[in-house]
Amino acid sequence: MNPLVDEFLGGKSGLLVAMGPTGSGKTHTVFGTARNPGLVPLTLQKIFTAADESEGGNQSPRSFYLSMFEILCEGKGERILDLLSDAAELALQQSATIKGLKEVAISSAMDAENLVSRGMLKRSTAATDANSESSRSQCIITIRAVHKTVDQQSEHQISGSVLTIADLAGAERKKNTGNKGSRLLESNFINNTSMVFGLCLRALLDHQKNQKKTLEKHFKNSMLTRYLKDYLEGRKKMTLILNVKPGEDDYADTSYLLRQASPYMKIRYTSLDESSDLVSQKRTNVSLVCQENKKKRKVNKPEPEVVTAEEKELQRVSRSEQIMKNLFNALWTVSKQKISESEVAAKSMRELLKDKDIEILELKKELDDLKSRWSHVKQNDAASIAISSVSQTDLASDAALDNFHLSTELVQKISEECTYSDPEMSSAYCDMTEKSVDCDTSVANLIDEQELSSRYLKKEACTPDVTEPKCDLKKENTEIMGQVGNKESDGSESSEQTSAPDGGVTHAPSHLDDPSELSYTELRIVPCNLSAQFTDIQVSEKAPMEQSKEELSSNTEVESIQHDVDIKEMKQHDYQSSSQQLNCDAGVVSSNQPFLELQGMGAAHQNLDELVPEPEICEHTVKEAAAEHAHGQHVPDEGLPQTKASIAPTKDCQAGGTADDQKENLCQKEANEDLCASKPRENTKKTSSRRRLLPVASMMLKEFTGPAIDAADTKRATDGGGAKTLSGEQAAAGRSDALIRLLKAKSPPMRHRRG
Ligand SMILES: Nc1ncnc2c1ncn2[C@@H]1O[C@H](COP(=O)(O)OP(=O)(O)OP(=O)(O)O)[C@@H](O)[C@H]1O
Repeated sequence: MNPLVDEFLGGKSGLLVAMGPTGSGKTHTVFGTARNPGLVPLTLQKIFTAADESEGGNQSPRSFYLSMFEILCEGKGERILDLLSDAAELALQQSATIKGLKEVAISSAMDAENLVSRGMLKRSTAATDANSESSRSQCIITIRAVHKTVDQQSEHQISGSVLTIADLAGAERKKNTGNKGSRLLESNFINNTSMVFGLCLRALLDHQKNQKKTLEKHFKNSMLTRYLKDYLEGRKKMTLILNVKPGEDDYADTSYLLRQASPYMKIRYTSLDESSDLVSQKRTNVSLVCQENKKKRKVNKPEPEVVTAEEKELQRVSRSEQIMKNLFNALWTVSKQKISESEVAAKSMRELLKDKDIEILELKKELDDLKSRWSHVKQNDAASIAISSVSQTDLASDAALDNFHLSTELVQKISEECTYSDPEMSSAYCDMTEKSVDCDTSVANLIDEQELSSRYLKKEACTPDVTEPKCDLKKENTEIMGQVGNKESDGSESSEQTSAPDGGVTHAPSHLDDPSELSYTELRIVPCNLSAQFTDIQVSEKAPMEQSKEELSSNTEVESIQHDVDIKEMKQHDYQSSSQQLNCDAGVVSSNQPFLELQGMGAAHQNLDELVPEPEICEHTVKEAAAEHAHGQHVPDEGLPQTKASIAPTKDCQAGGTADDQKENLCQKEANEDLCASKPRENTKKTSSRRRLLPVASMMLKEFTGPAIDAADTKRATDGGGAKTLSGEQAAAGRSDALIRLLKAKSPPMRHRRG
């Protein structure tokens, strides 16, 4: 009991409970006797002894209040009885306070003991078989200490501790007590209260062992446990005193109590509810005040409950406010982040829009520049087309000059060849006038030009001309046709001259004699070369960057050239109609080869095999004509149709021919062999170009030594004075005169050509 008294004096509440079976000395232990005082008188003495010591030590004065009541059985229920007052009705409130309980202030231990003694007189006891003065109720004595430091009149300023001492009625066995009737009911009540009290302690112990296990509220089952609720829930310190009987018969009860109560020793009071202490102190103070001032017997309502509700409400409100505040803060932070992100996105979008606007402006500027450039390019293209046409004209003039130089060189070569082929005639031929030389050179020039054109065609066949191959072929074809016709006209002209009926050198009527025609033939060579040059220029000088302009200019040029060619073709149409006849009839086979080559270039190759005659056969055909002149065969002067007839067997010879034709061919071969006998064998093995030139030279020589000249000489001799025979010098002089006449007859076109 000393620890509890010390804590009580220190301001902490405590409970002392004596428990045990009936007759075990609980009442004797708590109250004792005058000789052997029990715990209560000893506590009172200690308290007041300590109080006296505290007052002497300049500590704050304290007052003590004593209350004593009992809980007894009333019928099937319980009731509280104030042992210090005559109050009829006391009620246990929910706050573990007893309404109407009297608290008596004690100033000394003696006064307090007197009060307790008087209260013991009122306690209900009864004699049973086990105890003559067996307690039939639960007796509770409370001592409340009150500090008087602030204001003694103020009830709310009272504070202190409560020391509670409870003497429980011991469990009774029916066989031991022999109670019957009401006593048996009291025994049941006593046993039930002891059992509930034990259950509350067991539940508290289990709860302290396992915090997850809820604390069972067994205290509701009895008024005593309800009143001692704070202690049974572990908020205040409690001390148990176990009273047992030392008798042999009490072994079972003693054993049961010790087994039951021994685990309670593990119960620990971790927290003490000071508020409950305050309430208890307040209640005690109120009771004391009521005792002192009988006029103010008011039982104050338990304020702690109201405060607790308000606090709960405040806590609930504060908790909801806190929740709402936290939610608001979270929403605010999220919205802030969203707003900042949207602002950043808006800034980036504005920058992008600015950049796009700048790009659009730059693109517009570039588009305007391109439009202006395009307009300039269109104007420049028109100007470049005009300039290219002018440059093409310059190129044509340059090509004409080159062609003229080539022609001059070729004429010189032909003259040398003729000199080499016929040394006898070379001296006379070299003595000829310039005009007579022009005649030969013109013919040779045409032939060589023809060869050049064929070379160009071969080059073009090897050099791919993407732009206008057909145009060039047409031009070449047209040109060579004209050349052939021109050359054939020369041949036919010679044949016609030899077949003059008057025996003199006559010029057959032919459109080739027209200077304009000759010039036309020569001029047509220029575009041929130009086309080749132009093709080379296009292939070599074409650049990727200027391709569009060049295409425009080249197309324009090609169109212009094509237009010229068409015009020329139209102009030449009549000429070709006749020249083609001459081409076949005149027997100038040397011109057929390039022509057939052209056909082979433009047409299918199988036609080339059929159309191209063997060079020897063509050569024989030419030699045949020369042999006829050489042997003085009479060629009827029937014009071009007769010439056709003379060539017809040649065609038949190519195809096989009849027996008569074969005989004629044999004769022609013999004549050609005679003609070629004077030539060195090496010349026959020369290139085809030299072979083609031989018949022309032979034809010219034949003209000079032909029967027409002889006839003219004979006629002149006859007319001269009866000289039957002429000397060799005279014959040669006559031939020279005839030759001069022949050349004079041919001279005008040549002069015109050179001019
Ligand atoms: N220590 C003791 N010395 C002398 N006598 C004692 C002692 N303890 C108990 N007694 C006597 O035993 C008797 C019974 O004691 P007490 O009344 O105290 O029992 P109890 O436990 O209170 O019983 P109940 O529960 O029935 O009230 C009394 O007459 C008492 O005088």
